[in-house]
Amino acid sequence: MDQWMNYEQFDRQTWHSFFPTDTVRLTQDNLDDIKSLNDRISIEDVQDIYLPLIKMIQLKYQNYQEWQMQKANFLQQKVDRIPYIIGIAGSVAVGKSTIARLLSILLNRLLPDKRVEQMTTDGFLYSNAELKRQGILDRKGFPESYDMEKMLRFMNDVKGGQDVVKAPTYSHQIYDVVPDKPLVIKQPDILIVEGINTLQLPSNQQIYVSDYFDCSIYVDADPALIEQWYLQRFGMLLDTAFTDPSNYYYSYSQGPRDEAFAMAKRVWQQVDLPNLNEYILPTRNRANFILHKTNNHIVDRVYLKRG
Ligand SMILES: Nc1ncnc2c1ncn2[C@@H]1O[C@H](COP(=O)(O)OP(=O)(O)O)[C@@H](O)[C@H]1O
Ligand SMILES: CC(C)(COP(=O)(O)O)[C@@H](O)C(=O)NCCC(=O)O
Repeated sequence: MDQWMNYEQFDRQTWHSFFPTDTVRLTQDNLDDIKSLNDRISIEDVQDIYLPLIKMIQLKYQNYQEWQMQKANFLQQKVDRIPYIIGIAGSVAVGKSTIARLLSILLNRLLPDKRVEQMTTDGFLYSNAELKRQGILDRKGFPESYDMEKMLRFMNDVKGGQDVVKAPTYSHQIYDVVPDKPLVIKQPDILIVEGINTLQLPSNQQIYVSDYFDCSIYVDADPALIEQWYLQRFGMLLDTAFTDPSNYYYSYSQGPRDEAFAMAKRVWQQVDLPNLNEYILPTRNRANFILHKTNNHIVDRVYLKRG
């Protein structure tokens, strides 16, 4: 069966033509924010791909607000501010968190009076100590390595309109969850949730995380390219670890670089790639939008779910 039959496919040029560059001029501050987020992000990509995407998300958000109002009127309730949730899924190192931050900058540009927050599901991983206790440290990132119940409770609290909701956080530097530094989320209008497991179906729960999403995006690319990005990020982690003994990668940064990279390559091949093939890629067709990346993270195709 054609795996794309449920999607409309657009090449770069066509996608850009729906929302030409001069429709919204990015300010110098926006450009500075984007460059400080990641100076390798292509501004052309921002204009050709991400601005039309954010415009479509804005249209979906307007519909959502309208529906919230109609529903409250019909049920004779007051209109509560319930956050609009955008989920971003895809492989380890495909660029989810970079896109989440980029989308927040662009949403702030288009909707300056709305509060936009973002978070990652990495914080819902069990701690390394707990993974070790369960004998699954080498399964980090696989479905069983997350506290899905906690994550579902979190999503439920956000969608239940709770004023303040706390999310656990994760640090790539210490390679572990950070116990005492929760992210405090206070009544956002829009919450962007990124993570490899955002579109997964938990085996032992009736409710899915994606039940709480109002819009979802899957970031797709050839695994051979993602491996390169994974290794590039590993190189950057090594560089920052060099002077910091508390960093997980410190010992690797002190030894021969080729051995450190050989280790990272093994981890990609034995952990992250199988996870992509078995558990992440099969969730791709649940997304409203699929962004297909090619060399240098450039998006060459956008898929939009029909309906
Ligand atoms: N659009 C982009 N242009 C250039 N580099 C990027 C882009 N998006 C991500 N990267 C780089 O790719 C690597 C993985 O990105 P990251 O956002 O950390 O991925 P994820 O959150 O999916 O694990 C990082 O080194 C990041 O700097
Ligand atoms: C914490 C993660 C599961 C999440 O990945 P992310 O999407 O943030 O890159 C991943 O970075 C990870 O640690 N995977 C386990 C194997 C490895 O060390 O790459």
